Amino acid sequence: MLEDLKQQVLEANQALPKYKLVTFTWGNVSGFNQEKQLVVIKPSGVPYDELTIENLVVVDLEGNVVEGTLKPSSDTPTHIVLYRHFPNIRGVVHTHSPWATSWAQAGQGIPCLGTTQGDYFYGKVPCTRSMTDAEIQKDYEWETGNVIVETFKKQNIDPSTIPSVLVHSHAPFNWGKDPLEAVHNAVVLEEVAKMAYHTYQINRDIPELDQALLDKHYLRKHGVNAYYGQ
Ligand SMILES: O=C(CO)[C@@H](O)[C@H](O)COP(=O)(O)O
Repeated sequence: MLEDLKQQVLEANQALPKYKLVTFTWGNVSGFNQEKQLVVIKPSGVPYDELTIENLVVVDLEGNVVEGTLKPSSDTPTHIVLYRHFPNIRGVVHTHSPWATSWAQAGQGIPCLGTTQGDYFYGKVPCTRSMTDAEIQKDYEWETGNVIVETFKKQNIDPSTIPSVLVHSHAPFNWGKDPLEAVHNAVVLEEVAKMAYHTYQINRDIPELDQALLDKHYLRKHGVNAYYGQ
């Protein structure tokens, strides 16, 4: 059951150290099967080089383990909330990649200061509000997902145009049409987080990208008349 998705999730998790998005096991990738309403995710605390198809965990949208003998990632509820609320996403990745995590710890979204970010994110990557003590103490990982969804709703952001978020004081979550695209977006987020930091070091007064330039770069790749690539 779900063999293709399991293979994608395995490869996506194994890509995290390859792209230097994680230290130790500070990250996790899942994939979602819409038809079966099931999530495949890495087991909690298992090093990436010990992951196998067999030790991945399958959960339903209530978080119940339906396949696997190990405990699922500790962040599984957050992944589930995103699958429940963000339509058409089929892959979610959470890392503690250092540059994006630094912006999250500072409680600041990543401003769109250049076309590199504009090619992938249709503007600023938002940061959530900090969580309340009540949210932290009860159902923390579920509430982490809820504060992400709340952020996109309150700021009227379409999650398909900005497939990333910074969780205040914590770290980024990214998503995509499949697990590998989610990881691709996580790599780009880490790069633009580093670029934005250095841009502000050079010129703190630089405004965000001009709308016309943002439209050109984002829509030439993602718009209805996209022409980027083959
Ligand atoms: O956010 C965190 C820790 O703060 C997690 O990303 C862990 O670092 C990875 O947890 P598992 O997926 O191994 O349970």
